[in-house]
Amino acid sequence: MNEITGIRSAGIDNTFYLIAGEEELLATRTSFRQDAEEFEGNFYRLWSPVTSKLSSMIIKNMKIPLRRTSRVLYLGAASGTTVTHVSDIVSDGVVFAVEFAARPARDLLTAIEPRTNVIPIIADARYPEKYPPFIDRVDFLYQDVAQPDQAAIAVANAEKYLQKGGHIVIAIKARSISITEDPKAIFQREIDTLSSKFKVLETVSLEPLHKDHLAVLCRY
Ligand SMILES: C[S@@+](CC[C@H](N)C(=O)[O-])C[C@H]1O[C@@H](n2cnc3c(N)ncnc32)[C@H](O)[C@@H]1O
Repeated sequence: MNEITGIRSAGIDNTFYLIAGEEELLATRTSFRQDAEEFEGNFYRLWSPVTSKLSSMIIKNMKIPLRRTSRVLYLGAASGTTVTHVSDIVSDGVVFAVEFAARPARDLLTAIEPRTNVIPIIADARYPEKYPPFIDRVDFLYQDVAQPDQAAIAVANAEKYLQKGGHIVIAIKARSISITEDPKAIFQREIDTLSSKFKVLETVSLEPLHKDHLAVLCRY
């Protein structure tokens, strides 16, 4: 990476583009020095749009309403790649990070180990009524679970945990729903299901970085 010569806001709290040579690289400002770049006394973790759908949504200028104080329910935490950036963004908030598979859950616990604003929930996102009782209402629901019933999972979790007026961002993977059907038809059906409960505000294709993926932003 070239030397960092400048910085500009990406329009979200604690989220910036670092200017390095000809490149502008998305990054979150962090309190952790590990794997971070230093610029003018602050630390920044590069956030690749290749490995994170949320990063690619921001690079595609989606209006992601995450704030420093947001309370986030994150479904499909995997090994924590994106969760740690959300944790950087919501520096005065909290992330409840749900993951059900044992191996990524182990890596998640390691990734979030120094962070006090991430609460891991090892549970199946299809059954939000079985989560531990300490989760309060959140104002932001992020979902990236690659399951056939993605819209239904978002609705079930929102009804139990999202406050009215809160936002939902869901990464819909067409190929988790059908490998033969036209992705456009799949996306339309999922948007229709989401529209029955939420106001759909924005939809953005995540091509070419995330093939057959659509990002949908809704308000509850
Ligand atoms: C595409 S990966 C998520 C990547 C992650 N969001 C990131 O950006 O780093 C999908 C994850 O969702 C998890 N998952 C799928 N279905 C789930 C469910 N019903 N409950 C909880 N986690 C689930 C999978 O185990 C997998 O780790």
